[in-house]
Amino acid sequence: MKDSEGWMSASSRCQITQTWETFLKPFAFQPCMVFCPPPMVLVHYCTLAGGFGRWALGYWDQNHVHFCSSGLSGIFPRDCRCGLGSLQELHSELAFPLVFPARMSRGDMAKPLLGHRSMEGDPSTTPAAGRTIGVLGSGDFARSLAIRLVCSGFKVVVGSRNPKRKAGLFPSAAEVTFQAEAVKKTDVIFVAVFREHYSTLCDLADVLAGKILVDVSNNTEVNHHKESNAEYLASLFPACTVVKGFNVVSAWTLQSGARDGNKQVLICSNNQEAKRTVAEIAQVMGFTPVDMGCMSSACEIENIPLRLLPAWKIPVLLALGLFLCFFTYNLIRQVIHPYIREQKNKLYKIPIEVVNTTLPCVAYVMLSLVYLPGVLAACSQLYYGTKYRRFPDWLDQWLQHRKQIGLLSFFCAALHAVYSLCLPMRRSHRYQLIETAVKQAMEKKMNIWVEEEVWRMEIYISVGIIALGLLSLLAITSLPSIANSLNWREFSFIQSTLGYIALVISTLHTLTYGWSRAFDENQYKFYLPPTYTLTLLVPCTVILAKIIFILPCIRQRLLRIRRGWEKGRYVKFVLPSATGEYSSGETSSNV
Ligand SMILES: NC(=O)C1=CN([C@@H]2O[C@H](COP(=O)(O)OP(=O)(O)OC[C@H]3O[C@@H](n4cnc5c(N)ncnc54)[C@H](OP(=O)(O)O)[C@@H]3O)[C@@H](O)[C@H]2O)C=CC1
Ligand SMILES: [Fe+3]
Repeated sequence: MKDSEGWMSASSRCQITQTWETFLKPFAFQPCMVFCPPPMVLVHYCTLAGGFGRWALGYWDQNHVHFCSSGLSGIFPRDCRCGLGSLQELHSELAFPLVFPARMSRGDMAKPLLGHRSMEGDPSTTPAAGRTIGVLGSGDFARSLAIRLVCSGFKVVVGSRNPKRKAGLFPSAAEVTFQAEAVKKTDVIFVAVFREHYSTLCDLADVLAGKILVDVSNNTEVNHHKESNAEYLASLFPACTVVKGFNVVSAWTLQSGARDGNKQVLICSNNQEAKRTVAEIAQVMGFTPVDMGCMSSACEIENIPLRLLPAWKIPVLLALGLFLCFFTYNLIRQVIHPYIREQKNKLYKIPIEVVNTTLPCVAYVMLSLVYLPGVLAACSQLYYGTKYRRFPDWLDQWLQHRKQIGLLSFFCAALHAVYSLCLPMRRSHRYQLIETAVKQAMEKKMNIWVEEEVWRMEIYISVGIIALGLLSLLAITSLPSIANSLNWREFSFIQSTLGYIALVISTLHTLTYGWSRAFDENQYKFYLPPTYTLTLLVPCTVILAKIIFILPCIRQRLLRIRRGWEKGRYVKFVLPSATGEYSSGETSSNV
């Protein structure tokens, strides 16, 4: 498996990537790095939520990985089939079976063997520049591709079924000819034809033999076909090397240039050399090629342009659900109750007042839901006394969606602020003001100043503004471009510490709004308590839990767990003996 210069040949690596990806997929893990000083292996993987990731330690017998920690058996099958890469520097560190990765310094970290690597280099020095590129098809994509290729200094030859009719559509520098003619003139051919028409290209199989075919096609539905378009193309032309790529860029992006569009081009193939050639072409065109591994990734790449904000689905549904619940509750209290009890028509309240009492409830509860999964995760770690136990799927999912939940909370809070500013603009508000003034004049009331009410309102608005300011800060720092400019400590300070402060200030805002209404029995409409008392439930629980976690005894234990300490448990491991057989043993890992 090893080659002369590295630890593994390209094809072995490719197979391994494939095996690992297939193996880890059902667990919803993203393989991140795999180190392997044989026979020891150290696997670092992280959940899709990101974070620091988790480690697994095991032995490799060329075919199988035997994991040492019994705690990991829930995560990995004990005898999972895979081969791994290696990292020589770690070899000495791992001579003893139970060396924990926490001891590693940053310098020990190798370049990830797995994961999505950028393939950037210097475009001007790549051998791709200036070569002839073929394009099969003369549609929108083919035309945009030809324009960009010509602009990037390539010679372009377009293969069409009807070159005479199509020639006028292409730049004059591009040659438009019959498909077979075009294919003969180049080694790299972009197949800008729909999958349904691939079979019509079979007549060209002989001239295409030995050439690189770039499959740029997309589907109309996610996982539309059993095999990806690229795999299908490869099956039709076994004598060609197929590379999947460029499908994530639109014809428009190609025409307008990489600067105005999505710069990344995701590439995969079973042939490293062909992949490199296509990556170089992408680079010369001004795109950033991203190596997505073997052909087995083609399906995933083809699904990417079809996804519609996948990470937002659950948070948006959650926000809508909460909005609906609170809206109905407020509607009953503010509109239905006065109608039934006093025959008063308060329907005018629905578009602004009811919405404006609903929005802060959603914003506030959503903000607490950003921090609740962290609290639950900490509780789980404290209960089981380890961080090496996988969280339940729902908690993992929840942790992954915190950013979107937080942004939706900010969105609702911002809307609440705008609605509140607009309240005095309403005609109903003006009538009410005049009505009150007339009433007071008739009752000959001169002093209407209520000190308590004045203070309540001042504090309420002030903390509301501060809370909105902090939420804006949290939202801005969650943008990738800003988040990337922060180091881990800064990011965690803003997102965690300032986030909790925002939650506390929002709680003050809610409490000053409610004031003593919870103790006023007139506020209980149909025995329903004021809405704000309901919204306080989850946020106060989260704040209380956070206070408990700050207590020194709990905090110390949590810190130790997060540094790899585990509650006294026996760890099973398997050692290879000199004869190549395995001997097993048990040891206490109360590290
Ligand atoms: N448009 C876009 O923004 C993007 C398109 N793609 C992919 O690029 C490919 C081409 O898309 P697009 O250019 O928009 O499609 P078009 O319909 O505009 O072009 C398809 C071309 O396929 C050629 N073709 C070859 N054989 C056949 C056949 N038997 N029947 C019909 N046409 C045939 C035709 O050229 P001729 O008549 O000269 O032979 C035709 O112009 C698709 O696979 C698509 O998924 C990927 C990303 C973005
Ligand atoms: Fe408010």
